[in-house]
Amino acid sequence: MTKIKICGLMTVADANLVNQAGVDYAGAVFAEGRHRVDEVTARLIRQELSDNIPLVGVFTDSPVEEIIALYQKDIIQIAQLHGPRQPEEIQQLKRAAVPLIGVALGQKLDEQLGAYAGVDYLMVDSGKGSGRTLDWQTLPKNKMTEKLFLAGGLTVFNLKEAIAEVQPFAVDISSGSESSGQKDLEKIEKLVAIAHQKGE
Ligand SMILES: O=C(O)c1ccccc1NCC(=O)[C@H](O)[C@H](O)COP(=O)(O)O
Repeated sequence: MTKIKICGLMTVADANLVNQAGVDYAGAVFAEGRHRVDEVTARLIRQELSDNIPLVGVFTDSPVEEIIALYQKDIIQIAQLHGPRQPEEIQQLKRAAVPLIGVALGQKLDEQLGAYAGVDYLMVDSGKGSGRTLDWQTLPKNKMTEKLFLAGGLTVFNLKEAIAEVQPFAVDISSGSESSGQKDLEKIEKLVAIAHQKGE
């Protein structure tokens, strides 16, 4: 079974959909872009989410203090660092006991993953909720799949093949869980069924 994160929740209704579908992680984006939520909305999403679904806060360049504050208020349970960070910043987050996903984007994945020593999970992605498919055939050989989130253009059509090829710990999907820019329950249920299929 592969765990599944649905990212880019923007409303309480979205939280309801992922509860119904039985996802393993939900994501709220605090970075620039069409999925961006503010703290008030993120708190409402957290309140609606099932207790067993951690809310992952997605950050590009937010100050570390903001990330720690959201974690200490229990609005997010994990921070996804979707852009390069100084080693000192990672250490500061670790000292505050914030569980971390370090993201490597696009090219030279090996080099980028190397900068995330000590984080809890790694993610490889093609962009920032871009829907572009990552060429998972070119992933680094030493990709530490036991703590790897695979992202980038995953859909109901390619998820099974991607999981078989990469065997990640988890998959992360945003665009592929939407229709006309809105979260789509039918798609999310199909994605969860594919990811949770036993023996794959
Ligand atoms: O989704 C965004 O709008 C976003 C903005 C800025 C930084 C990161 C962002 N998303 C990160 C994610 O975790 C997405 O789920 C991931 O990039 C995969 O997206 P997709 O290719 O659309 O499935």
